[in-house]
Amino acid sequence: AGLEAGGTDNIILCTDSYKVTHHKQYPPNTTNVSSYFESRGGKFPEVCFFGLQYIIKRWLCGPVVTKEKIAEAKEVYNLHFGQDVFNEEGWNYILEKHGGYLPMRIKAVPEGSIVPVKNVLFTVENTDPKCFWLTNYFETLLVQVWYPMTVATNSRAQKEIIAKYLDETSDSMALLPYKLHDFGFRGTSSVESAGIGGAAHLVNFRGTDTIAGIMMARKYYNCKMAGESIPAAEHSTITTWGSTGEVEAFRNMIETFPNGPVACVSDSYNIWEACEKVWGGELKSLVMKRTKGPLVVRPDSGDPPEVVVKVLAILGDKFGTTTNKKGYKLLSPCIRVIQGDGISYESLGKILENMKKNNWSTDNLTFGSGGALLQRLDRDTQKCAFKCSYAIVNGKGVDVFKEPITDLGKKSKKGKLTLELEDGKYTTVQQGKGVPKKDVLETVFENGKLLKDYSFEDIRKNAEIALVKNQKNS
Ligand SMILES: O=C1OCCC/C1=C\Nc1ccccc1
Repeated sequence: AGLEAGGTDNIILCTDSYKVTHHKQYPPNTTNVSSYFESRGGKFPEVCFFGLQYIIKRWLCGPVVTKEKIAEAKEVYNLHFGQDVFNEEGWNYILEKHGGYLPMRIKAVPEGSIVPVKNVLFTVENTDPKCFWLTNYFETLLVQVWYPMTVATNSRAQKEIIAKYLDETSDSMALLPYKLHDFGFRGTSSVESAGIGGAAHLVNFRGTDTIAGIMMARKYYNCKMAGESIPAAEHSTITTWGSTGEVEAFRNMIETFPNGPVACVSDSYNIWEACEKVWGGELKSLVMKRTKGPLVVRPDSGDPPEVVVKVLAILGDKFGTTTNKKGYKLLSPCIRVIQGDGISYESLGKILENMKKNNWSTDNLTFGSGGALLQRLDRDTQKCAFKCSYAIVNGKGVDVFKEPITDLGKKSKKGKLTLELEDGKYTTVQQGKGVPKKDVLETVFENGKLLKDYSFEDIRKNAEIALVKNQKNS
């Protein structure tokens, strides 16, 4: 259709230009190239592996090489290079010999797995000796797994922080899956990115406004409904009532949505007066009557740690509080707060700590996060790299590696790699020294077919944080 993201559905064109010339650069009689993907380190010491299944299903499965795509690629690359470097023979071979199915094998750690950095996360190799050049042709697409993996990792790290405070200040962890709501759709670089990143957040949480993420989980992870949201105002639905009409706008919200939580952004003019005189004043009796779901007051400006605690203080004064078993204050069940401005891994701990200092339970608050959750990340956040570690040249296996004297942090792994898991600890075994049956890398793709189709439920189980896993066992 040509309307696809990036203007093409032709996988021969889904690569970096220089890779089109690489089939001529390997040693003569190369028959195998084996490469791997890892996080070399970065912001977090372990990663939540997620998103490879999408890339495989979206781009690699089935007879993806066709006569038409070869012709199109030939035309494009001849124009792009101004010379004939395109491997027409190689692609025709895949079409004729393999019916357009990619003669390639991908072995990966199960989706949702939590793996310390500097471990092999997946390997790629050609399955037909004539197609040695294919392995690294797909680096470009496969390395894009950095995005869902890094979103899932960063989102999960926030879950650990919230869980810690919830455990310390609340009597129940039940609402943890709703404590970080995805506000990020508009702040992502495309609808496709929103879908990929939105799904990655849903590995750890259920609260989202990023519908593209819901749809991604439905289409690529067999999950009918991966998350929920609630009726909520935005500034326009409040400010169109006029600055003197805010109370009527608020009244409309709580009368229109009586059957469950409803969120109302309350900082259009004066959040303090909105809490004191409207929610806690003129509309107080209406709020108190809410038994099927709280009114959720939403500040959206000011310094988050201060604003949250001041809003809680006003609402606590107006609606009363109870003290839970952990000795922390809890607002009346008819009212809660959501903070969706300025939330990130770096900032949410400060807010929760300030709440705790003022004796407020984490139960009272939910977070929303947008740009920091889905966009303010890059491939370097977790130093994601794809490198060749093994090849067969002239029938002989060779361990392949780089070891730059200018940055030993970029040193790559050597030989055939396997990933072993012993007593909960991962070890990457190099140079083919691993025990094949101990390898936890699963063959997820082979010769154009998906061999493992992970369910979102299983992925969520794999990714569950320790604090919750331990509680479930207890
Ligand atoms: O502010 C926003 O920016 C952009 C995305 C959605 C959004 C708010 N949504 C919401 C959902 C549930 C409770 C409260 C608010």
